[in-house]
Order: sequence, then C-alpha cells, then structure tokens
Amino acid sequence: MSSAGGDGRNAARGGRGQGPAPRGRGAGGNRGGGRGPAGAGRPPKPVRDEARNTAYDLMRAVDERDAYANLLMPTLLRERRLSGRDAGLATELAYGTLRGLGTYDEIIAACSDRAPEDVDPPLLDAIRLGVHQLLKTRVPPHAAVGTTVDLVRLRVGIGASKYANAVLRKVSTRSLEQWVPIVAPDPADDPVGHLAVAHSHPRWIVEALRDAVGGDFDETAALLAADNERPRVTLVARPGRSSVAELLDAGAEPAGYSPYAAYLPEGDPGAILAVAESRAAVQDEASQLVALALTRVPVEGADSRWLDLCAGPGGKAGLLDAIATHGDEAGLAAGAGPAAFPGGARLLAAELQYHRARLVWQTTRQAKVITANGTVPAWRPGVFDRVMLDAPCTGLGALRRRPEARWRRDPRSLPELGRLQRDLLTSAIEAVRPGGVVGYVTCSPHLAETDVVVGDVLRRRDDVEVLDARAYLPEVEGLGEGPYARFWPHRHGTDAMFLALLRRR
Ligand SMILES: C[S@@+](CC[C@H](N)C(=O)[O-])C[C@H]1O[C@@H](n2cnc3c(N)ncnc32)[C@H](O)[C@@H]1O
Repeated sequence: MSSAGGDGRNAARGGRGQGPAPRGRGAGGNRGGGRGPAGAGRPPKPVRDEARNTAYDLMRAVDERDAYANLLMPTLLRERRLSGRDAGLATELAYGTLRGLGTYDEIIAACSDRAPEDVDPPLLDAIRLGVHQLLKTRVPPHAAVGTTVDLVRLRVGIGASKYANAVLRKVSTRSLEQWVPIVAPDPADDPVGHLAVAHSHPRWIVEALRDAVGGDFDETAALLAADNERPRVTLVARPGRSSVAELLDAGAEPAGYSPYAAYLPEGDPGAILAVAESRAAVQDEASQLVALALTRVPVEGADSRWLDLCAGPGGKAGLLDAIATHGDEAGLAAGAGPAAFPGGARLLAAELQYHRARLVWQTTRQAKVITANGTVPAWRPGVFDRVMLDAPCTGLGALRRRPEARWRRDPRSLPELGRLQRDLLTSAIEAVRPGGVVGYVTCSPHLAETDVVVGDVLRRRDDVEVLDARAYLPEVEGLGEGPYARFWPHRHGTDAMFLALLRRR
C-alpha cells in the first residue's frame, strides 16, 4: 500500500526538503517516558503495550495482506480480550493513523534523511503510529515517543528503534498546524496538492471531490476534513419490525433526518435486541433516505412489484422489504397522503455474488432473494413498479468508514465501473413498467459515476423523465441544485450519496 497514492504522492511532496533532517538527531538520546537517560547503562526493558501492539498488527495486516481494517479490528480486539478504553485506544490509533498517513509521511520525510518509501514497511508503520499520537491525540509527547520506541524494539529491532526515536523527536518539535505549511505545497501554486497533504487524501480523490462539489476549494477542504472524522453510528428501525422508540429505549438518541433512524452514541449495536434480531440494523441515514425517497414517488395503478437490482449485503433491501410489506409507517402516521406507501408490495432482491445474496436473505423477511447478474435479467421486461439500483461504485462517499480505502481505490477502475453502471442502469429502466420509477444510487459523488452515467444512458432514450429527487426528501436541506439529490458528510453528517429518480414514460 502506498501512502499519498500514485500521481498524488510526488506532486504532494512539495514540502519535502524544506525541513533539514540531520542524520541521527536524537539517536541514542533520551527515549523519553521519564525512564532515565539512555546510554547510562543498559536501556530499560521495553514495555509491551497491548493496545498499541494491536493497532500496529492491524496496520501490518492492511499492508501485507490487504486486510480490511474495519473487518479485522473487531476480531483482533476479541482475540486479545481488549475492551473499553484499551479497545477504543487501539481502534483510534490504527484508524487515525491509516487515515492520516498521507500527511504523516510528508512530515516523516521532512524529519529523516530517508524517504518513507525507503524505510522498511514495519518500521514505517510503527513511526506513523507514533506521529499520529504526537500530532493528533492527547497522548503526552514523552509517552508517544517512548511507547513507539518500545514497540519498535520489540517488533522490529533495537537498531531501528534509534532511528524511530530520532525521527519522532524531530516530529515532536512542532504541532500538526505548524507542520502542514512546511510540508504541503503552497496553496497558491498547487491548491489540490496542498489539500492532498493537509487532509491526507490521494490527489486524484481531491480532484474528483473538488469537481463533485462544483469546484469550490473551501467546500472541498470541509469535505476532506469530514472524511477524516469517525462517522457516528446510525441505526435504522425497520417499519413493522421495530420502532425508533424501541431504539431510544435501548440507549440510542433521536436522529436528524430519517424517520426510521436513531444515533447510537456509544456501545455495541449488536447488543441491542432489535439489531441482533435483524428488526433493526446499522445503516447510514443517507442510505435510509434514498430508499425511502424511492417509495415516496407516487405511481399510478398497481404498485406491488419492487426490484432491488444490486441488493448485497442488504442494507437498502432490508428497509425496502419492510416498507413494501408494512408500508411507510412514519409517513402514514404523519398523514403524508399518497407520498406514504401503504404496504402490500413484494420485493425481489437480486445480487451477483452468492455469499452477498445470502446476507440479503438473512436481513430481509418477505423478499424473494436471488443470485443473478442484473445485466442479464432473470425477469421479464417492464414488470416492476419500482426499481432500486444501488450501483457498484468506487465508494468515494464512504471513505470515513474504511480508513485505508482512500489508498486502495484506483482511478483506473473507473472506466470498467462506468460500463457496468451504464449497463445496470439500462437494465433497471428496462425492468420498470411505464409509469414506474427507478432510483439510481451511488455511495460515490464522483461525476463519472453519477451525472455522467445518468446523462449518457438517458441521451440514448426518449422514454425516461428525470424527477426532482429533492422533492421527495423535504426533511433534508442542502441536497444541491437538483434534479438529483446529493448527501454530503460535511453538510449532513452522512456518507456522500447520490440519488437520481427516473420515471419511465
Ligand atoms: C453498492 S453495493 C449495494 C449495496 C446494497 N444496496 C446495500 O444497501 O446494502 C453493489 C452490489 O452490487 C453487486 N453487483 C455487482 N455487479 C452486479 C451485477 N452485474 N448484478 C447484480 N449485482 C451486482 C455487488 O456484488 C454489490 O453487492
């Protein structure tokens, strides 16, 4: 895994060289931590810190095995019996370091005579953990340096610990706010490169997000900063199966937008009975609302056959299945008239991958779930009243959730994804009957996956009307200029999500 990623990295390295990195400065000096001067006899035995070791192991697994941090971390914590503060510390250190390493590598480069790519990856990961603690946490500097040096001695080697000590001591001489102007390109010369280093994102993602927000650099900066924040845990109470009141009783707090959402400030969602029984689930509020918006569009005539074309792992299918069966209970209770679906429909949930189709089956109750390729329909054309297409995409709107994802995504995947998105959207339109409605959703704001896909597909057809998606989300402001609806982390506290609502004529 590289840090500032491909084209972004070198261009973002404008600051390199501005900070001299005298060889060995601090090497062999006091390791910090109040453990007495090194050199006065043998250094004290290194202390094994379980939280930091776990954070380090996670980072190594991400680098060596392409592990997904958010999937592996719960397993590591369980295996090592870490809970409470230790679990929180291990998670914060690992996730924060993975998110921030684009910035941290530039600072390490300024504090060393070796480029980060020339440092052994295990040593580099340990130093990154130390830099994160120094610059982004309240861990006292002596503890950040001391525990990192101990970690390196235990896991990498004594010689390497001297180098780590020297680098970290130099890093500790400035705050993050002081380092950024030194290591990042001047925003006047290279605004994208500046944001890439200051907010630790690959350059191509900064460019894509800047284009998606309309070119405004201040808003791009706000979006990038929001990407670096830990997302809150949002729950969905599936209508007819659970209720927001039940979630509030279990310790959740009222949510801002979705009538089916509640925020969980702390604790394990799986410990909530409704979640354990799949009557409720963890689901981002934007995910809930795009599904809800699709059900709110009035359609004339029969409204009993719904399709989710790319359903795995089943977040939206879980909500759609509940609304199809029991109706939009919140909308009905609020007297929303024809905008509130009364119930009585059946969802067909299709998913290409068998193991993901199984997850959809586990999370739904009434839906029929099939393993199928949405581009090769297993159904007759024009039979569905509503079709959800939550298309496979780069996931650039959900970077907050997967700390390492920004360094793994590759812009070269865009053309192939774009072809698939166009084929699936064409298939979704073919599947819906005249008068029925298609929701095209991506958890990416990238224009190549959103406006351009919809525009390209519709240019070749004269049987589709674009609806103003914002009209079906009256509870949410700031969804953009329309006709599409765009959710943003920095505006709504949700993932960045795109919704186009299309009616077939
Ligand atoms: C963005 S995810 C859908 C997320 C889902 N709607 C949810 O809310 O949990 C896209 C899904 O499309 C599936 N997929 C990819 N190509 C497909 C195809 N040709 N036909 C059907 N599903 C496909 C992927 O396996 C993936 O599970």
